[in-house]
Amino acid sequence: MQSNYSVDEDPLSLDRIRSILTRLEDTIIFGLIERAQFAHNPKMYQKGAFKELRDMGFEGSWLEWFLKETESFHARARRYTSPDEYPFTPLSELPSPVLAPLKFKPILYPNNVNANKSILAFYTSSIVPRITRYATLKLACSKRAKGISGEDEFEDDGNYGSAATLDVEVLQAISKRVHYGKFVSESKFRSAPWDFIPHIQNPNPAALDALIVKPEVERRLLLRLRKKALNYARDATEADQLPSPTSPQEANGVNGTNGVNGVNGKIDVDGVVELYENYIIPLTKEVEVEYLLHRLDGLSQEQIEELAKR
Ligand SMILES: C=C(O[C@@H]1C=C(C(=O)O)C=C[C@H]1O)C(=O)O
Repeated sequence: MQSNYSVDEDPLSLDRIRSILTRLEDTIIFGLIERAQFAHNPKMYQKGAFKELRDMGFEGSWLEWFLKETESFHARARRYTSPDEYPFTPLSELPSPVLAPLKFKPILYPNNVNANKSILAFYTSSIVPRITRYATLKLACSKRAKGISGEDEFEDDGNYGSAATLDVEVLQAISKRVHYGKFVSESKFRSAPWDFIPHIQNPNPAALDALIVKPEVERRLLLRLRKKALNYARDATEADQLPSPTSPQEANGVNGTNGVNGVNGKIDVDGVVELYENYIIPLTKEVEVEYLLHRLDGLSQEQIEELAKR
């Protein structure tokens, strides 16, 4: 996917930015479908749970170790040098690139807005358990059938490497999506700086939020997301064999469910929609507001007045 730092057309066109957000929906949905094939494996997200990592001097979780190792290689390959990519590992812990840094034209105003800690927290505590619920329950059934009962029944299929690989892909896509809120804010600011400046000079997050929120855009997004999740979760062949829905409930997913990993569903459709409604969209708007609150940092009164005239 093109970075906003490598395009010919206007990088701050709101339509173009929204088309990137729309494409990231596909990346996130397909990543969640793949992760949902494995059990929850909660041990992966518990700090210090692996003796092997502690013996190497790493006290974090399996996923945090996986992120650090992955992002270290990516950093050496010159990722995270453009201001629209944010590693989960602190930049100070990542190695320098082996290539000379690329020169990026300044688009965003210099800022330190970073929501990755919140993204990692909600993804591991709320999203992973929900989207892997079907695989986890299926695993427990198969373990009981083999005479395994009690704590060993649940939640762990041992696929820590495969599951973490998919977690990293989804986390990077969610991070990119949430932090694209900065481009949205810069675009909206430049189109009407006089609307925003008073609420930045006298910090008023609620007023800035009211300026950036577009309820109709959000409503259409959630409808589109549900359709995508329902369709992407069905195998094309199975979809061909599906009888035509006889009720709105059935049309909504397998057996009147929401496509929760039913015979033809591979993902909790409601879970995908709620991921956006409860986490991704609110966090994106928080990034937008936080970015705007610092949009005038370091500017003189004359520079601000000049901005207001545009
Ligand atoms: C991203 C935008 O800003 C806000 C955040 C949105 C989102 O996170 O999907 C959608 C509309 C706005 O409320 C936008 O205007 O496109």
